[in-house]
Order: sequence, then C-alpha cells, then structure tokens
Amino acid sequence: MVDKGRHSRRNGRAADHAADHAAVELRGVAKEFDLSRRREALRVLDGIDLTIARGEFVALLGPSGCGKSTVLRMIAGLETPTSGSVEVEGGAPSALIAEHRLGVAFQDSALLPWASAWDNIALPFRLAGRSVPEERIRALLETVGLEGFAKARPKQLSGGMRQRISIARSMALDPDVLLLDEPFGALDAVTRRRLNLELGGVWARRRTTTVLVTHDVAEAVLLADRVIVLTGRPGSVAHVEEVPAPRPRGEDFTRSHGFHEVVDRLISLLDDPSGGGKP
Ligand SMILES: Nc1ncnc2c1ncn2[C@@H]1O[C@H](COP(=O)(O)OP(=O)(O)OP(=O)(O)O)[C@@H](O)[C@H]1O
Repeated sequence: MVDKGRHSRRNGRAADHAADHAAVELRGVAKEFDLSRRREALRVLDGIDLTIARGEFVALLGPSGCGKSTVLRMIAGLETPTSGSVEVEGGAPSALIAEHRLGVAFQDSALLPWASAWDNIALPFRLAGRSVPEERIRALLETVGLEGFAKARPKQLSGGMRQRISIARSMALDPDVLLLDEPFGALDAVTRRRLNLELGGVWARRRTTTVLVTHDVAEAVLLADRVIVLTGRPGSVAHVEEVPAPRPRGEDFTRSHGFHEVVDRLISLLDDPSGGGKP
C-alpha cells in the first residue's frame, strides 16, 4: 500500500502549507495560440475554472479540438496560459515536475526506442537518481498485462502495447498527480475494458489525483468521480457530472441503471449541436 503521508513527512512545513490547496486549480484560464498565417491569434480556451481535490479522478470529455489536451498540457507545465493561473499542489507545475511527483502518459509519449519495456518503465527512477526496485517494475509490467515482454523493444510491440508501457511508466514513481491523454486509445475494446477495470482499481486504492482526457464516455463514467464536458470553441466548461458511485468500480457498475443513465446524458450533451448543452 502506498503511503500518501510521505510528502508531509519529507517536506515538513511546505507540505502543511500545500495541504491548504487543491491538487489542481485552474482559475480564469484562457489560452491563445499565435498562428503566423493568421492575423488573429487562435483562442482555444476561455474562462476555465476547475478545482480538483486530492485523490479525485476527473475525466475531460468534449468534441475534437475543444482544447482538452491543451488543458492537460497546461497542468503538465508544457504550455502556459495566456491569462489566468494554473496551480498544481499549491505551486507551479514545474515545482512538482522537479520533485518527480507528476506522472504523464500522453498519446504521443515517446518511449526510448533502443531500450526494453523494462528499461522504459525503469526510466523515471533513473532520471530521479533512484535505484530501480525490480519488484516494482515487475508488478507494473504485470498490471498492464505485459509480464512476458520485459525484454521487448518498442518497435517489437504493437501501438496498444507501447501505450501500456507509457501508462506503467507514468505510474512508476507513484506520482501525486497523474495526467493521462487518451492512454487507452490504441487498444482493442476488450483489452481497454480490462485495463479500465484493473487500473481503475489501482488508482482508486492509491487515491492518485488523476486527470484523464478521453473520447470514450463509458470509460469516463467508469473511472471518474467527476466528468467535465468542455464545449468549443473557444473551449469552456459546459457541464460537470458527478458520478455518484464509490470507486473502485467493477463490472457490476457498468451494468447498472445509474451507469447507463449518466452515459446517456453525457452522450446527448456531446451530441448537442449547440455546443455541449450549456446548462
Ligand atoms: N501548439 C499549438 N499551436 C497552435 N495550435 C494549437 C497548438 N496546440 C493545440 N492547438 C490547437 O488548439 C485546438 C485545441 O487542441 P487540443 O489538442 O487541445 O484539442 P482536443 O480537445 O484535445 O482535441 P482532440 O480530442 O482531437 O485530441 C486545436 O484547434 C489545435 O489545432
């Protein structure tokens, strides 16, 4: 079992101060991209307010291009907001990254092509200057169903298998905040559902604060405490859906009336041509 109190003990008063803060907080965030070919900047996001509590799992849904990945990239410190603020664990994302407390698995997460699955998953330990705990790497390979592929190089694996390595790698250091951008996108439906259930269990037990971008409404409802529907463009929060079921959730939840009711409501919101059914 993971000890979430370790940062409090390690960082003393700094952690006490951070305890006053949400895990992730976006306030009045807008994002514009300057495109040289256009006279006006492209306003991708506007007026995004989002507070994510410690241990909460939030899924971001919305039409293609509404800015979901941009939100995630700002939380990861890979983009800066044009206006507004983004705080992670009470500070700038860069502070969390420097302490190796942020895990990311993005669609395009590059694996080291010359390194084995094992070494790719072990990479965060090496980057953090820590010794590689063999048992942990073995357990992570097993969690993502790749126990027989420890020595395989990325090019010997399918796209879905590479994604699973990225997921395992993002979890390696047991981060405080986990950012996942369509991590299951290249998987077949059966493997996707199996991993949803299995990793959903792991994340719920560890209470890792998680932000997941997905196009799969059922996946969002199965995994998340809250589903945020963004509408475009510029992207803003159109709807917030609380999923009133304790995590971890099993297959019985996916067969329940409550699950299907929420999935149907979200699908009709996303289907609304007026732009995501603003309440
Ligand atoms: N670095 C960039 N430079 C210019 N435009 C960008 C950049 N990054 C994203 N955009 C634009 O911002 C908009 C939102 O992109 P983003 O990837 O955040 O959307 P998304 O909701 O995640 O889309 P999808 O669901 O298709 O992955 C798009 O119009 C995209 O072209």
